[in-house]
Amino acid sequence: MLVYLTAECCGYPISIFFIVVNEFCERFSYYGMRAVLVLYFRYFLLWDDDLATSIYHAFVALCYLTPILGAIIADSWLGKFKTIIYLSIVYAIGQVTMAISTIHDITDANRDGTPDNFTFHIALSMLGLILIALGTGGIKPCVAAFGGDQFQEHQSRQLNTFFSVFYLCINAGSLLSTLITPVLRAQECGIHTQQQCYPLAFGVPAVLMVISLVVFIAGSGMYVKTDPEGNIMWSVCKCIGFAIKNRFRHRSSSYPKREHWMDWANEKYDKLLIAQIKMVLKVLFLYIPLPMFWTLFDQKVSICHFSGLLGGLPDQMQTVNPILILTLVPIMDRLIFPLIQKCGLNFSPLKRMTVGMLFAAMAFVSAALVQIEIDKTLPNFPSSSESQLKVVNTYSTTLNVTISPNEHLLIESFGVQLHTSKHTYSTISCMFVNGYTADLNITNLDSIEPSATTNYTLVNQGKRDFVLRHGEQWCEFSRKFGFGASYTFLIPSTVFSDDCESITEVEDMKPNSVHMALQIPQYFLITTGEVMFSVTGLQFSYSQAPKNMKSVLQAGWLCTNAVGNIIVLIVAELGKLPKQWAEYLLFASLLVAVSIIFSIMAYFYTYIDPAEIEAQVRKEQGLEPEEMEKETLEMEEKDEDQKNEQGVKQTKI
Ligand SMILES: CC(C)C[C@H](NC(=O)[C@@H](N)CC(C)C)C(=O)O
Repeated sequence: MLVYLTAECCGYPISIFFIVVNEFCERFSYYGMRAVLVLYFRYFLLWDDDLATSIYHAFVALCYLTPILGAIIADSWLGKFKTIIYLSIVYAIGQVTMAISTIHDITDANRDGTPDNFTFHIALSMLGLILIALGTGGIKPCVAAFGGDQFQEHQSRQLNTFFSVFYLCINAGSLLSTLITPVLRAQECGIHTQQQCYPLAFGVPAVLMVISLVVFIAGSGMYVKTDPEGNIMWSVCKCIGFAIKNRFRHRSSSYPKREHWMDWANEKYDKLLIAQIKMVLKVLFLYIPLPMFWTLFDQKVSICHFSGLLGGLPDQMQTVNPILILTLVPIMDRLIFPLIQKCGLNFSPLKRMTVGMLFAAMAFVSAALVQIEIDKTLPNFPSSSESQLKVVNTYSTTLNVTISPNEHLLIESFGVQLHTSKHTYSTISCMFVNGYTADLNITNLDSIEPSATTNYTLVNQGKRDFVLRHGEQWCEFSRKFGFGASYTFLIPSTVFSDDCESITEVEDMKPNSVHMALQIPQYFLITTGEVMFSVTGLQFSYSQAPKNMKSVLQAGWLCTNAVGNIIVLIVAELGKLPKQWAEYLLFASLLVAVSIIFSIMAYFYTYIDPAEIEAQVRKEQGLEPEEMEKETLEMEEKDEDQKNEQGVKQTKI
C-alpha cells in the first residue's frame, strides 16, 4: 500500500494553505462583483429594474449550472489541477473584461459623463459575465475535491477540519467583498468626467481573481495530483445505458433477479466501474429531497425584505449570514459536535444534515411569528369587495356627513375620518392638506393650491423639519417619523398667525413597533442549519465518492443548490398566499416533511469507504496478488517520478 507523506505543518499538508487562500480570493472576486452588478445594470447601463434583476438571476443560474461541466472536464479529461488553472484563466479574463466594460470614458466622445455607445458596454459586460459563470461554476466542484485529495487516509479528522476551514474562507471572502465593493463604487473617478467608480468596484474583484490564480499556481509543486482514468463520464453513461437495455432484454421472470439493477451491466463492463457507479447513484438518490433546504435558504434575504423590519435593506443583511458562519463554524466544530460525541450520541453526517434542515424550518416558523406581530401593527386594508374613503374636515365646526343610504360620519373640525364601506368609491389619502386661503410652498414639495392635497411623500426615518412659505410669510415645524408609518398634516387658515402651531398631525399608519432584533433568531437558526447541512454535505460528498468521480459528486451536491434556486423562481412566478406568515409556515412544513423523508432514506444508507470497496472489487477480480502487485509497482514508479519532480516524500508500508 502506498502512502504519500507530503510536506506537512501541524498534521496538515502545506498545499492546503494555497487552496484555502485561492478559495478566499475567488469568493471575494465572485461576491464582490455580484454586490455591484445590479447597480451597474441600473445606473450605468440605465436598464429598468425588471431587466436588471432578470439578467442578474440568469447570470446566477448560469453559475449554478456550470459545475457539472467543470466536473466532467476534470474527472474525464484534464484532471482537477489543470481544469482549475484553465478555467481560472477564463474566469480572470471574464472579470477583467467586465471591469473594462464599466469604463465610461472608452465611448464618452462628447465627454458628458455618460457612454455614447451602450451596445459596446453591454456586449463587453455580457461576454465578461458568460466567462465568469463558466469559470466560477466550473472550478467550484474541482477546488473542494482537489483540496480533499491532498489528505491521506489516516488524516480523516484533518480532512473534516479542512472542509470547515474551506467554508470559513468562502464566507470571509464574501463578507469582505460585500462590504468593500459598494464603497469602491461610491468613489468618483474618470478621465474626462468624474463618475461613480464602477471600474474600481469591478477592477478589485478582477485583481483578486488574478491573485487567486497566482496563489494556486504557486502551490503547484506541493500538490498531490491525480490524472483522470480515461473518459470516465462517457464510460459511466455507456455502462448505465447498457444495464438498462440488458435489464429490459431480460425482463421475463424466467431470468433470475440480480441484487442491483446496475448488475445487469456485468456481462460487458468492469466490476470496478459498476461498483463505482453504484456508489455515486446511491448518494445522488439521497440528494433528491435536498433542494428544499436551499429553497428556504435562498429566500431568507427576502424574509427581512418583506417584513420591512430594516426598512428594506437586504444588502446589509447579506453580511449577517457570513458573519454568523464565521462565528458558528468554530463553535460547532470545537464545542457542540465534540460535546455531543462526549455524551455518547452518534451524530453521523446524515443526522447532522437532517437536524440542519429542521433548524431551517424553525427559522421560517420564527419568521412567521414575527410576521404575525408585524401584521398586528398594520392598518386594516380594504378587502377586494371594499374600498376606503377618507374625509377631511377643514371647516371651523364639527360636521355631520351622510353617505347614502344610511351610513353616518361625525367629523370634528380639523379631524379626519377614515371610513371603510362595501362597494363605495375610494379616495386617495394625502400627506398635506392645505386649509390656508392661498398657495403654499413646503420644503421639498411642489406648491399646494388652497383646499388641495399633496401625494404621500417618502421621508427618512427620524426627526424632520418642514418650512411653509407663502410670499413673505413663513413658519417652520418639526416632526419625528417612525419606520413604516404614514401621516397626514392638516394646515389651517391660521397657520402663519400662530407660527405653524395649529398644524394637526393625523397618524394614518402606526410606525413599526416590532423591533428589528426579532430578526436575529431567524438568521441564527437558518445559519446554524446551514453549518450543519452545507458544511457536512460538502464533507459527505467527498468522503462517499469513488476516487475517480470526486468532482462529479461535488457537482451533484452543488446541483441541489441549483434546483433549490429554480424552485424559488417557480414559487415567485406562481404567486403568493394572501398572508405572508402562512407562506412561511407552508415552507416550514414542507421542509419538515422533506427532512422526515430524508431521515428515512438516510436510515437505509450505509456509509462506505470507497477506497476499501475498490480494493475489495480488485481483489475479487483476481487482481491480487500478482496483478495488484504489478499495479502497485507501476504506481510506485509513477510516484517515484512524481517525487523527483515535486520533491514529495514517499514511503511504502
Ligand atoms: C452552495 C453553497 C455551499 C454556496 C456557498 N455559500 C455560502 O457559504 C454562503 N453562506 C455565503 C453567503 C454570502 C450567501 C458558496 O460557496 O458561496
